[in-house]
This record gives sequence, C-alpha cells and structure tokens, in this order.
Amino acid sequence: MKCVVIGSGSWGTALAQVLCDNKVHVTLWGKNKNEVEDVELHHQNSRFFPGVVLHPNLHATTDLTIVKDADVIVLSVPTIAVEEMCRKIDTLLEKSVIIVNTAKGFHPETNERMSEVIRHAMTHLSSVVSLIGPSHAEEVVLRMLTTICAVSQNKEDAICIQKLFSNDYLRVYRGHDEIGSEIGVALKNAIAVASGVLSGVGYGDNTKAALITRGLTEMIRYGVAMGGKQETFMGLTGIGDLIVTCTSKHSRNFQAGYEIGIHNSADYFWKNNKKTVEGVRTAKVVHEVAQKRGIEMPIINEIYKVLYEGKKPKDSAQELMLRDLKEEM
Ligand SMILES: NC(=O)c1ccc[n+]([C@@H]2O[C@H](COP(=O)([O-])OP(=O)(O)OC[C@H]3O[C@@H](n4cnc5c(N)ncnc54)[C@H](O)[C@@H]3O)[C@@H](O)[C@H]2O)c1
Ligand SMILES: O=P(O)(O)OC[C@H](O)CO
Repeated sequence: MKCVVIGSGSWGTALAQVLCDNKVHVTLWGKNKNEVEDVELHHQNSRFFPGVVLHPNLHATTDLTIVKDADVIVLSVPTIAVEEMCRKIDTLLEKSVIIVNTAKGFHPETNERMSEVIRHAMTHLSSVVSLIGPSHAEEVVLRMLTTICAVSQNKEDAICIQKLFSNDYLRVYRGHDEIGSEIGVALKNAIAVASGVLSGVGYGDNTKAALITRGLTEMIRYGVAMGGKQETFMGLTGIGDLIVTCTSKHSRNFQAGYEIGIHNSADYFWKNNKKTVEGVRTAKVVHEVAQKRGIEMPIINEIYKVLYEGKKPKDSAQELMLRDLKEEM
C-alpha cells in the first residue's frame, strides 16, 4: 500500500513518521520548500520540532504528482486549505483513493464538515476516513503513547486505516458517527481558546474544570442538534480531545487564548498570530449557526464576542457567571 501525506507541518510530519515506523511506503508532500528540504536533507522539521531527529526513511517532496501512485492520501493541512488541495489532487488522480482527513474544523464559506468538503471536491474517491482524537504532534513525534479514532461511513476502509496507523505507541480505535466526531474535534478547539483566555486572565483549576464540563455540554447540545450521537462526545473525539486541548501547553488554541487573556483583549492576537489556530474560525461558524437555529451556546457566544466584537475577556467571564441560574443538565 502506498501513502502520501499532504502537509509538511507539525501533524503531517508526525503522521508520516508513524507510517515510516510501521514500514508503510510513505512520502510527505509540502508546499513549503524550507520544511520539505529540512525533512529530506536533514531528517528534521526544525520549525515545528526543534532538536528532534526524524525517521531516516522519511522522504519529502514539493512535487504533487506523487499522488498518482497513492492508494491512501492523508490530508494534514489547515481546514482553510482542504478544498483547494482536494481539487488539485483530484485533477492528478487516475484511480480512486482513500482520503484520510486530519483537519479539525469547518469550511470557511459553506460551514461544511471536512468529510463533506472532501466528498464535494473529489471524484476519484473510494471513501473518507477521519483520523482524529487527542493527539499533539509534539508528543506523537516523540512516540509518546497516544490514542485516536478512525471514523468513517465505510467500515472496511476504517479498519484498513486503523491497521495502517496502529502500533505500540499509537492505538487507533474505530468510529462511525462521522457527524458527532467531526463536530466534537472542531468545537473543542473553540472551547480550548476560552480555556486559554481564562488561564491568561489568572483564573485557576476550578475555572478550568467548569469550562471543560460546561464546554462539553455545549458540544453535545450543538452536535446532537446537527445529527450527531450524544455518546460520541464521551469518547476520544469528544471529551478526550477537549481535555488535551484545554489543558496542554502544546495546544495552539490554548496558547492563543492565553495571550488574549493576558492582554485582556484579542487585538494582540489578531496583529501577531502566525500559527494554525482553528478554534478562532470555528467559534465564528458555530456562533452564527447556533444563533440561526436557536441552540444555546453561552461559552461559544462569549468567546465569539471576545474575538470579533472587542469584548474584554474579564467582562465575558463575569457575564457567564451571572447568567440566569439554571439546573445543571
Ligand atoms: N498539530 C497537531 O498536533 C494536530 C493534531 C491533530 C490534528 N491537527 C489538525 O491538523 C490540521 C493541520 O494542522 P497542523 O498542526 O499540521 O498545522 P501546521 O501549522 O503545523 O502546518 C500546516 C501545514 O500546512 C501547510 N499549508 C498551509 N496552507 C496551505 C495551503 N493552502 N496549501 C497547502 N499547504 C498549506 C503549511 O505550509 C504547513 O506545512 C489542522 O486542522 C489541525 O487542527 C493538528
Ligand atoms: O494545537 P492545537 O490546539 O491545534 O491542538 C492539536 C490537536 O488538535 C490536539 O488533539
């Protein structure tokens, strides 16, 4: 089986190394010449993993025509680039492939989930499998024990991807609730921005526990309204990914929120951010959809106001605390 991983950023590099460890034929494709040369010539990706030596058999290229030979194509680019990449790849393909999506979020204009975007953009497609869950690339590249989920409508292809990626440090489960899983991993990023904001403001562990618990309630409320299954949110693509992103120093969503909290304003973030922070756009999409459909999302609404309406984080936190008193569920 031949694999190509699209995206020589942190997650693409870490996943390509997993496949090398599993002795799978894999090539990493990147548009960024510096990242590609770093991997190909020096066995490192120093922009994302300073000091880490990558698997010696990991090869990288900027030539997209390598997808022609692939059976499995793993997409590890930000959500904003997924449709464009799919269209480019599709024009090069002569046979159908399994697309493994790893991006977490929604289409920038249509608000579609990633598997929907891929199905609409590609004709040479046997199925889409989302490989998602609590997994910071910085730890996977160091082979730290991690669990994720291969979620697909196609059980056979989910099993294929599960076997391809599983090894002694990466355990891959299977799932079939595409809606619930994709919504879970997208929304957790926006909640993680809020978690960072609250830490940056100076609140402690009680606040974080409250945010994670009430954030999960919002994820379930939204996910179920969109057709997902409630129990999915108790798994790796729900609470699992929410915990790791709301609490880890590696999370770019948490880090972005932390900066906003420290400055008690989103201005600094908007002027200076160069990282992939998916939760920022997800907060906008979810806020808009929830408003239209009448889904109660108080945390998402406040993080939206902080990000897009200049509301002060401390005022947002107070707003959440002083809302009408309610039953817990
Ligand atoms: N980093 C992680 O730990 C991790 C884990 C799980 C899932 N993800 C998800 O994976 C996706 C990719 O994130 P990442 O962390 O690898 O980001 P990253 O910022 O580390 O790397 C992004 C890569 O995509 C490339 N890229 C950006 N725009 C592009 C375009 N228009 N066309 C082609 N390539 C483009 C960049 O050059 C870079 O190589 C995100 O949706 C993220 O949520 C990341
Ligand atoms: O660095 P983040 O915040 O994009 O999180 C990375 C992964 O999604 C964690 O599972």
